[in-house]
Amino acid sequence: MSILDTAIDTPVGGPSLPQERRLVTPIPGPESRKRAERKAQAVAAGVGATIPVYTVAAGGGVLVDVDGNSLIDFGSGIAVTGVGNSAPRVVDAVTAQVAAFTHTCFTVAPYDSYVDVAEALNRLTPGDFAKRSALFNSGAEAVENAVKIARHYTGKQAVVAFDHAYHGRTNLTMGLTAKNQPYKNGFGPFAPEIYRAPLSYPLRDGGLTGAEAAKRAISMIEKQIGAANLAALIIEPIQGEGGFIVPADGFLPALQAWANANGVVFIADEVQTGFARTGTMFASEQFGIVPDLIVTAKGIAGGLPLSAVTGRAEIMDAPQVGGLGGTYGGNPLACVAALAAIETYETEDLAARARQIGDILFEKLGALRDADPRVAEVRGRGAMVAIELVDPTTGEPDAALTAKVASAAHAAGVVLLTCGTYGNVIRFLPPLSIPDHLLIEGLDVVAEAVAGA
Ligand SMILES: Cc1ncc(COP(=O)(O)O)c(CNCCCC(=O)O)c1O
Repeated sequence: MSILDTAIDTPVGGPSLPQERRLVTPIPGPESRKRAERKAQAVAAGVGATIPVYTVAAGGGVLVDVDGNSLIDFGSGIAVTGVGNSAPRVVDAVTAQVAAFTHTCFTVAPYDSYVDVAEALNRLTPGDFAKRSALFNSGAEAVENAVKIARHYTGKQAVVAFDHAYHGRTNLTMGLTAKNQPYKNGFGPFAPEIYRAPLSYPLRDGGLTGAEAAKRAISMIEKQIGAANLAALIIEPIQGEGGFIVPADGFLPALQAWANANGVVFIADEVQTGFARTGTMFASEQFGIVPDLIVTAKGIAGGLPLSAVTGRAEIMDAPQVGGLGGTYGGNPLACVAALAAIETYETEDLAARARQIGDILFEKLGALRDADPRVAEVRGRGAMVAIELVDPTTGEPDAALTAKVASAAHAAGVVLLTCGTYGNVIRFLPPLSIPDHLLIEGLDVVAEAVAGA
């Protein structure tokens, strides 16, 4: 069976879907289980599935599966569908574009929408200096290119990433990523000239101030690498896969100041934090940093694959003509989707909505923390919030508890994601289109799952 066989009776996605949690079968249901059997015979085993329900429609704050279940979405496809699944402006823009032309390769025959997206990124990203952008497909591809550009501009090779970092699954970005399982194990050797510095992790670094943590990182960099050899420093303002780690105040500005003073390109990886997710268009704005280069993806195009490097014109223009590109980078469907998504973020002030969602997340999860010592911390910004689960007697990470809670939430019809180097962080990434009643209902489900675990 293919999707075309079900297209006739497939519900229409978008915000018009009934905004309810509705379970008509166990999760996953029988139709999803059939598809999981087909998947096992057709798809490489390394391609996993957090919650193996097969989606037929999505919108607002729900996913609808092939069995007719409606699940509350706390994942947004890993922080992608900020504007909502099948957001109306995105659907209209892509529908029109797909009928006009689907692909020319921008570096063969260009088109307006790529330039329109670059102009929007240059306007929206932090920094009141001349900027340029280059568009790609995935976050990892954009990170790769940010490093390429920084190396070309500085003529230096070393790159520093941080403990608990995640930057992608390509060879270079695996080298920048910290966690071995499942991202790196067995896939080496990794690219040379990548170094790892200690992060500000307030819950686990003994309460260092931002300045103290930055001094520790800079000392390591200067002693083990040397600024004269260092092309770039790359960091997520709030670490995503590493556990939604919010650095202590002052950490990021101190790192940027050192980088700026030492001819090191400061790269902010905002693939997961970008596009209103944290309550401002970019998280950098909240931490007092203005990156030389900023990497964006995920929330940029409402679910279409698009990523970008945006930054200081003198840096971005350093590579030779033809040095940046790729077949699909900034393809027309993704570009018009991005323009529609950006219009939606701005017109509907979704950054403000993310802050409202954050208020509810912190209120409900804070009550959970106050009631249960296994919840060590509630942290994050806006609609990017997480709880870290520990053994209350030792403070050690409790990955088993985390897995139990997530599994119970899935069975109760809530799509919930975990993360963290130690596998002990539950993250909340609802679409910014989720209505309050569903957000609250989903949080109540999670609270029950924690209580019952
Ligand atoms: C900060 C940050 N930089 C880069 C990336 C990589 O973006 P791609 O679009 O997945 O390549 C991410 C992607 N994070 C989710 C990946 C999940 C998975 O692969 O199982 C990120 O969060």
